Amino acid sequence: MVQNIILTKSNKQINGTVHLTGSKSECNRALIIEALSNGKVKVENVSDAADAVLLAGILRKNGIGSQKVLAGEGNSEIENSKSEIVDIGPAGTAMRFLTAYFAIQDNEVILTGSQRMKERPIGILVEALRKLGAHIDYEEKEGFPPIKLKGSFGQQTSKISIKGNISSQYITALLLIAARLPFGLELHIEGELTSRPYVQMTLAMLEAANIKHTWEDNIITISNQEFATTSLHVEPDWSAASYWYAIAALADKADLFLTGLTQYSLQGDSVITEIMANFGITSQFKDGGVHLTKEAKPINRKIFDLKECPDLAQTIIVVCAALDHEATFTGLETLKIKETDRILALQTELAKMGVKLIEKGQVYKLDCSEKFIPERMFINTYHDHRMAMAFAPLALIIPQLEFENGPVVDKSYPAFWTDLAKLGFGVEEIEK
Ligand SMILES: O=C(O)C1=C[C@@H](OP(=O)(O)O)[C@@H](O)[C@H](O)C1
Ligand SMILES: C=C(OP(=O)(O)O)C(=O)O
Repeated sequence: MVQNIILTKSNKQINGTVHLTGSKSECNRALIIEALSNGKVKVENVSDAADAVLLAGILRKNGIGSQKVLAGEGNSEIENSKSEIVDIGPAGTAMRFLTAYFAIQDNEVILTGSQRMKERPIGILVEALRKLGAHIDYEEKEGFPPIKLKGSFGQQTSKISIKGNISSQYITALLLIAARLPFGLELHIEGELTSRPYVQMTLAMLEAANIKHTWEDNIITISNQEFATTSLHVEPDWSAASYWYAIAALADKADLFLTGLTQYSLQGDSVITEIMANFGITSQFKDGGVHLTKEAKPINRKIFDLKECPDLAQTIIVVCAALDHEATFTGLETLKIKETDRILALQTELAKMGVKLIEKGQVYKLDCSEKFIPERMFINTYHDHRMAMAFAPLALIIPQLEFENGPVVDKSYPAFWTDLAKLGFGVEEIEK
């Protein structure tokens, strides 16, 4: 039985306070650092995001070599194996980070995930880890999970080259284990680097745990080093904040307070403050959080390059569609290998209100010339939390929305629907 959500909003005003959970990205890094530091580093404000809770459970479980850790769909074909089976469900970041983490542990582990996870590429990272000295096999399809990490790591080299334009998570995964490698790591990033702020976040969090690095041109170097005894505090999730910015952008009047967020965040998605300034949203950092207010103003920005903040793409594209702002978007290449093919998902769902997202090579353009406002719109969510959350602000302009699979939001923001209800949205759960 799936729970769908019926979402309504009787007026176009939004005000109130929201306490967002901790950043999934910061938390997943902090948890791996904690595990690699043998407990010297402690994580504060562990996120409620299901992906982070799952990762914490796997890493904090005693004697990981003796018990099965199953979280997602059944993997009967490998359940008979004698290896540890770790099922990471739909958590891409955790999958990539654990691949590097288990590559340097002694025990044998099979790392698997949801059906979609088996379609999300891991070959680039596996190749890099093999060159470093890890023993990894593919259990099903070459280049994709599930993978078997066989232990007995013996470092062969410290110099590795890796493509930068597919996923920054591969780079982060390697950087996280770098200080634990006997000869350290000299990582050469080939070509363009996508999602750069996430790599910067990794290095900043390592730095906070006393792991130093150098980054010259395209080479990041980390020597073998000890973690300090310290704690890492996880800031609220700026990607989650983006949905509140979107709601404010579609409202006539907005006065929101998002607690705990700071202006100089490690999260690249804090750029939402600058992006939403184009839509009349002012962000004021005071009282230990950010205050959002809205003023009506013409939208002048026509091009949005989202290469550094891919998780904001759905939020911004839906806002532009809702406001008939026929903008152009670049930097969306990585969207096709996330929780779903987000380009296709956006195109399919926006078509339900007559909006087209037209692909022209690397550039995407919104066409709102045939847009209409339906009385009711059903939103398919494709196992993607951000499809649900990015389309929810449309409740300010469409009388009734129905979302397939409400709990999909748990991946990064489990309180999403209850927070909407607290701030005056009609939120009804229905069994389907
Ligand atoms: O490192 C991270 O925490 C993340 C990096 C990004 O992925 P890519 O580097 O694959 O774009 C982002 O989309 C993801 O949600 C989280
Ligand atoms: C892409 C995302 O997550 P992951 O890659 O960790 O599954 C996301 O949260 O938008």
